Amino acid sequence: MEILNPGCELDLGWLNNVYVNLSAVKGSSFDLANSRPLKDEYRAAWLLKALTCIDLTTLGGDDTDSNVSRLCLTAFRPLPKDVLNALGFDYAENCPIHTAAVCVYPSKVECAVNTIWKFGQSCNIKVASVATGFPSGQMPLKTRLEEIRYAVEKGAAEIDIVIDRSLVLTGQWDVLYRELQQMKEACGPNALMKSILATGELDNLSNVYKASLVAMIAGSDFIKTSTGKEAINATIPFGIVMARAIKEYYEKTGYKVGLKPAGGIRTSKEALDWLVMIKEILGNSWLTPQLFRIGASGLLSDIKDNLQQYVASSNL
Ligand SMILES: O=C[C@H](O)COP(=O)(O)O
Repeated sequence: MEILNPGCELDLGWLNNVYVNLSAVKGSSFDLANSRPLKDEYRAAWLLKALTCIDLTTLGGDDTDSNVSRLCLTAFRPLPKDVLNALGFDYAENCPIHTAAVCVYPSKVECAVNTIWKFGQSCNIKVASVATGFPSGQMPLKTRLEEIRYAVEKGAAEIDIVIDRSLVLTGQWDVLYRELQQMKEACGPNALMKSILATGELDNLSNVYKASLVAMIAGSDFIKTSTGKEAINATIPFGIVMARAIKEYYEKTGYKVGLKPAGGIRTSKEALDWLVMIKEILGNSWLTPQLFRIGASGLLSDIKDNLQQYVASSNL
């Protein structure tokens, strides 16, 4: 996987100029929520796009090797053969309709890597691992870095780190920057770093924007909304703020950083709202698994149901 963003020097002056217009963010969210529904055939195409951007996730205290293996199989074969064929795809080993990644705890990386390896060389489903004291991030830095190295050593291609929210809440941007730089270094040259901001715990949208900038300046390849364990997880207003920060970072540095909403996304309608938001703020070039992911444990079954209904009702 190509590393997208090398990062740059932290300029605190950049952060001091951040201003988030709350009513503009609310207005954009309202417009998105009330936009005209897509025609059925476009909707099906967009749902397939959403499916290929999913990081299919299991992060339970009761995860076992067998449910992780089943998750990998679902990631590889997310739709029944008849539905795939009706939509114009072969049920072949190199079928492009699979999720972008599976996302697991570090102790389950090895199992996921071994399972996906059995699907053949052409299978490019990534194994992502959470790390750094997920979900709270409240562990000594040394052990948080060690967790990253462990997951990379076991074969994870992507590391979903969590930031220490207290550094945002107390305005310690330089400390956050240095921690994230060390995490990026621990990811090494081949694993992507996806930084979870836990936006629902950052108090306000200016902090979300500033944390997004610091995470990107420190070299994050993706910024991710939530762990799925906060009281408030992925919401469109958070997404709008993060997407605008990504756009500003791109305009200033030329580096494209991905966005990963995660936590509580369960329905096809929610997934489509995210895709439309990304298209409007960042443009079509962001609508690929290289730059957009949806972290979700329960979304895939709703997309599958919707596509099955579409195939049945269109007599395909
Ligand atoms: O990173 C992914 C999230 O933990 C998934 O959250 P979810 O179980 O609410 O879909």
